[in-house]
Amino acid sequence: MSLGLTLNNARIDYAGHTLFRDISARLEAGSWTALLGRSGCGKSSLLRLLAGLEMSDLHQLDLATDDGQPLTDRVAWMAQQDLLLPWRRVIDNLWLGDDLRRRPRNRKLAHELLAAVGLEGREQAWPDALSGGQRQRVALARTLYQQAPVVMMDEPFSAVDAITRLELHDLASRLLKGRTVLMVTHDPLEALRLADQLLVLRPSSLPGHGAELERLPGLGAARPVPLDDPALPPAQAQLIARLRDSEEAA
Ligand SMILES: Nc1ncnc2c1ncn2[C@@H]1O[C@H](COP(=O)(O)OP(=O)(O)OP(=O)(O)O)[C@@H](O)[C@H]1O
Repeated sequence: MSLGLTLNNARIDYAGHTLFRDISARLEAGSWTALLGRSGCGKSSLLRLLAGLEMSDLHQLDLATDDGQPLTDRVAWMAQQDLLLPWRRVIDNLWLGDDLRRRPRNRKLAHELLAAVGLEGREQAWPDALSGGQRQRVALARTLYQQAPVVMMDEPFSAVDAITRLELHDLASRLLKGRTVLMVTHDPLEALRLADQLLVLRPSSLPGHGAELERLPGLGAARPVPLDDPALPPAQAQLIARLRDSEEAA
């Protein structure tokens, strides 16, 4: 289910102002990429552009998939807000897409995924009866239910407490193995624990170009990187310094 992506010439303008242009990146099949940068630099816009959701008047992207087929319908989206429909029970939220497209529901997969995210027995609960962390687990199960090879996540774990966030890292890292993931995050620790590569969107040195992407390698091989890995604190300090530099350059 892996699919690599190569993007070139990414550009977005809003109201005559260039947010970024000439942006290129490679997302290796089955790898996890974290997208960081100061607030308002265009991370969510870039994610929407890749997912085919960007609506600005001027936008462009040359996107090549490794199998040469269109990416359409092969991208799952996970947002900061869980976006669960409150009038549908937990399990009904998983197969919302099936119902809208009049496809048969995959009951076995839905039950398996809810069990995998630790919500066995809560299938018939209403979303409002769940904690924020549990709701984000449902959102993760719903993302996985789509069985898309590419997953775009916009600050998916930022609305939960620190411990729940660490638990969700472990869960997401295990369950999303093999998918090509692009995740916007403001959290350097999250980026370093989960990602194989880090992309920092920072002000371009070229006038009129808006932002540019800087690529930084991730840490070691094991994912998620254990919290007590000695490489983590210095890498985190370096990344924070890098992000601060790009903030000051803005
Ligand atoms: N549809 C739109 N129309 C006009 N301007 C927009 C639109 N969407 C985003 N912008 C502007 O583009 C800039 C980048 O927004 P974007 O949400 O992509 O940034 P971001 O890096 O994800 O920010 P944050 O980290 O705060 O979520 C912002 O100045 C925002 O106001």
